[in-house]
Amino acid sequence: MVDHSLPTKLVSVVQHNDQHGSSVPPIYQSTTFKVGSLEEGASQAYDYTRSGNPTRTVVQHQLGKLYGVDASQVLAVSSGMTALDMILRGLVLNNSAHVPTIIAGDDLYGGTQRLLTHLETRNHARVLHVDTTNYDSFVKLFKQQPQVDCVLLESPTNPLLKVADLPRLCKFIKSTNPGCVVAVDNTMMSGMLCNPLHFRCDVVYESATKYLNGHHDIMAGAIITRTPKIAQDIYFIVNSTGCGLSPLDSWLLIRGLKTLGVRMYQQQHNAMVLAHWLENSCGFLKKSKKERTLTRYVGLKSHPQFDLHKSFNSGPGAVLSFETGSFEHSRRLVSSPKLKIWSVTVSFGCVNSLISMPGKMSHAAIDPALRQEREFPEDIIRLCCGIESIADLQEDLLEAMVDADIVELRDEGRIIYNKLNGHLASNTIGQGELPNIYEEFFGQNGIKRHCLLTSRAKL
Ligand SMILES: Cc1ncc(COP(=O)(O)O)c(C=O)c1O
Ligand SMILES: N[C@@H](CCSC[C@H](N)C(=O)O)C(=O)O
Repeated sequence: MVDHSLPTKLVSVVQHNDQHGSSVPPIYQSTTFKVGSLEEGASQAYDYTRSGNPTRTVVQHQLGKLYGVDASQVLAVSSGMTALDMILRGLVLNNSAHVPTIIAGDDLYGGTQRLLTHLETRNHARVLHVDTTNYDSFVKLFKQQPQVDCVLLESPTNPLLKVADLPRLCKFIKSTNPGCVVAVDNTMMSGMLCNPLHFRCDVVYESATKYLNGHHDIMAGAIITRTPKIAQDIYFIVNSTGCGLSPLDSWLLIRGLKTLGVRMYQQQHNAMVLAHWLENSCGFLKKSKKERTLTRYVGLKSHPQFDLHKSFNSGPGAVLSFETGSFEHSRRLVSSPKLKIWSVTVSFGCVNSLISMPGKMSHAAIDPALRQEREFPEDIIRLCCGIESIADLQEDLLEAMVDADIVELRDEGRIIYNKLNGHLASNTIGQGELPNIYEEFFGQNGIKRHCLLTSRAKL
């Protein structure tokens, strides 16, 4: 049988038994379901929407396709943070015999940091942070602990875009301590570009609010587990607390998932062009003290972990960030009235392009002292590319950079002069350069492969 590629699988929604054969699954906006007979009551598929709902079941099937697993290994919940909360409560915090030890990265999404700090300060868990993108540091810390109950991984990190070697880390953890729960936050890649279950982690979750839905009109979380048993343990808490995804939001997520392939294709294309343009033509190339470029994107050859990222992901995604070198100039850029397309908004993975200053927005929940300790660049600007025309996105950003006094246009706009670091470059990316950009990531057959990006199995 032909194994269709992911975009094809997500477009078709066949796991619903509508009596009228509707093309689109119905929204079962019903709290309760009649009991056929008292004998059957207990074994009926649905009785109460907190416990299960047919529309939620359909979205769980679709999410299962994304990760190549059965729907019995999937749970759709009310947000990405809920997903993490359910995983921790269902698999890690459920042992009253001791306070569990959790190891997590040191460049975490602000909300994740907030939840872990909450657990730590109430002595519900001992939380250790380490640079998970440095394999040796991670192994050293892991081995120093008498017992590690859970490792939380994320790659690339948000917003510094550092890459954790997920296959190697999972292999090390599982071979050292098979009982340690390995959870991966896959929001930055989505199941379209990376499937951490292939590396034998126990559970993957995503903020489905982002790429999976893609339209900024729902909050949702997806939990995908290695075995049905793991899903059952988490389901117990989901059912007990009532955070399963609502029927309407499940339906919207089913719809959003249908276009994940084309959205990711276009968003990623825009991110690739923009990252090269920022680095080469806008002067955000200059090496900082730490010998890294000021434009951070895992699809750029200058990214220190470009090859590592490429080795286990099928694309670089649509989030990039860059540092101007000056907090004040970054602030002026993000506040510029010239930004007409780029919306100053948190979140990513949406059809609209978003610009933000993580230190003031998505990562403001992290104590400023902790951000400083972790050398979080306060001038960092995050760009989350949408599906708009790339030429419009470039022009909009350029006008705002001029307005913020970061760059100056010379020679009728043909030359960009970066006033902050004196870099001089030509404004546009020539059409001839585009195939090279793709080839860098996708290999010789660059564009063709980029078009097939969604078909992990075939890459
Ligand atoms: C990497 C990452 N994980 C998890 C979350 C939490 O997801 P949600 O906002 O859907 O709760 C977010 C953003 O909010 C995120 O950026
Ligand atoms: N005020 C919110 C901030 C949400 S940030 C959303 C997203 N993860 C991002 O990285 O932009 C909060 O306090 O959580």
